[in-house]
Amino acid sequence: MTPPVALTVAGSDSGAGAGIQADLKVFAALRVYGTSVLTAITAQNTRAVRAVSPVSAEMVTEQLTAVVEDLPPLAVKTGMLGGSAVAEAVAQAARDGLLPNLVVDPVLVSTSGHRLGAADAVARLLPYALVATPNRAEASALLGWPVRTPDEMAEAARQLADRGTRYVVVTGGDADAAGTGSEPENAVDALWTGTGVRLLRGPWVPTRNTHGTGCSFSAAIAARLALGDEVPEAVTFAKEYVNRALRGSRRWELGGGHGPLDHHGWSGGDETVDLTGPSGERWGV
Ligand SMILES: Nc1ncnc2c1ncn2[C@@H]1O[C@H](COP(=O)(O)OP(=O)(O)OP(=O)(O)O)[C@@H](O)[C@H]1O
Ligand SMILES: Cc1ncc(CO)c(N)n1
Repeated sequence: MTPPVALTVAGSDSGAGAGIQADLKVFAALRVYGTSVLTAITAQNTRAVRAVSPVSAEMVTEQLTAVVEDLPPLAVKTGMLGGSAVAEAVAQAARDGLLPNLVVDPVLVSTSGHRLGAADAVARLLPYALVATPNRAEASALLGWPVRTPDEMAEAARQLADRGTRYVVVTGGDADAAGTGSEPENAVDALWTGTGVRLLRGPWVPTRNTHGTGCSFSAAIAARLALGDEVPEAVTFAKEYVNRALRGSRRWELGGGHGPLDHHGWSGGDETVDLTGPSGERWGV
């Protein structure tokens, strides 16, 4: 059967744990044909982002039109956009109706702490997003107040939806944001569904290998939307997928910093990776 197409508009991570490379791995793992528009090249590994070379807004538009004319996507995600000119080029494509089922991951800072985007640039895309997936730090930067507790995450999700995004998931992978100094029992995300907030809980995975969790989460949401899931199902699936990928690479020793995830379920042991359609089995989180 011909696979559905998904598109990622994001930056390249030479270490391949995040960015375009992570997104394409997630798409492949979830049996979606992945296409890609590069917004920037980063010289990056598990330890740090060493250099960033932006792609021009014109070249982003060229890539976008080349892809959508020939391989129209059923869902699209955006990651690192860099500056406002690229964000505006992507917003224009959204206004032109070229970016269906748009998932916006407002990438502002890498796991290693490097600045990759600006809140005002990302904010331009929010009115066109079906789903936005800020972490607590990104939600705080977009809203201008500190988002820490689950109650604050729920309120932040609701307030961000006022910017025009239908569904907002504020993710809680940045454990220290709550300032407790200890790792939580659960990784809690807050999903605004349009009518209320659902708190999504998954077991906290104690690991240093968290490079690209946010990219992988938003890519998995886009993949499941391309496969026909409704948003709440796609988000739940993505949370389970990332949780399993984190568990899989928990003890991997790749690089000296924050290592990548087990996108393909290689370390799944005897837990069979089930990647069938929307009605298929779910991984128990
Ligand atoms: N250690 C962990 N254990 C369990 N779940 C986690 C862990 N870290 C992140 N997650 C989950 O991963 C998903 C992505 O959220 P996260 O907050 O990590 O994104 P992010 O901070 O944008 O990632 P990135 O650092 O790549 O930008 C969420 O569902 C979150 O709950
Ligand atoms: C290119 C790129 N996009 C996103 C992230 C977020 O982790 C990263 N580290 N690098």
